[in-house]
Amino acid sequence: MSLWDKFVVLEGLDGSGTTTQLNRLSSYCLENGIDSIRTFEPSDGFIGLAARAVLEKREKVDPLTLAQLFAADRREHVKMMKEQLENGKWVFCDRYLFSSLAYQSLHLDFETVLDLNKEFPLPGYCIYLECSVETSSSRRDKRESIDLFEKEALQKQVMSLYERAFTTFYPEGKGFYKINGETGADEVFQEIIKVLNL
Ligand SMILES: Nc1ncnc2c1ncn2[C@@H]1O[C@H](COP(=O)(O)OP(=O)(O)OP(=O)(O)O)[C@@H](O)[C@H]1O
Ligand SMILES: Cc1cn([C@H]2C[C@H](O)[C@@H](COP(=O)(O)O)O2)c(=O)[nH]c1=O
Repeated sequence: MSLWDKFVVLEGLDGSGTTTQLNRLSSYCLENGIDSIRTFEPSDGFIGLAARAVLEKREKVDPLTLAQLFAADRREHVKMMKEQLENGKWVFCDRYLFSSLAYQSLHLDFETVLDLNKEFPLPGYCIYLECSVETSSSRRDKRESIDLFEKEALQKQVMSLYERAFTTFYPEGKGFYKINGETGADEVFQEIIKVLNL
């Protein structure tokens, strides 16, 4: 048993459905008396908010500065998540270090991003909602504004960088789960519940 066994990370392209599934997991736990918290990265701490300002194009910084902001936000966020795990809760997190590898490596060496993230604990479950660039893009169509990385051409590269991140962290596959994110939200949720044995 490891402290991080009940730490669950959801990853995927923008629009793949991670927020939808995070909310469902949280409601499911509430209804079934399972102690849990839902959280996300970038966090709503002040460093996370600075990263969010760059994502929303209100501020502009060098790609390395942005990668460092995500890592600094994560360092603080991990402390909060650790406390919750120590209290016996499940921690469900929308995005984690795999997002840094997939997105910041668009503009930096993969190894540089890896180095910034090498000390963070791995989750008990890393769940990737696999979704095509076309599907995730059409799900984003209703949004009013386009964030920094939400262009189709970039999302294609993000997809292959995700693959590289997962083979780096999970060479044997243990702890990594790829779920078909193209099916309906209910079906995706049932798959997640099955994986977590909840
Ligand atoms: N499995 C699904 N099938 C159809 N539509 C879905 C599915 N999952 C989510 N959606 C819809 O797609 C849109 C994007 O979903 P959501 O916000 O969960 O994506 P996301 O991965 O969190 O995106 P981002 O990372 O950009 O915030 C929402 O309108 C949501 O209702
Ligand atoms: C944690 C993290 C996130 N990002 C990117 C990925 C997405 O484009 C946005 C977050 O959007 P969401 O709607 O809140 O999911 O930020 C990143 O580039 N690097 C990271 O480490």
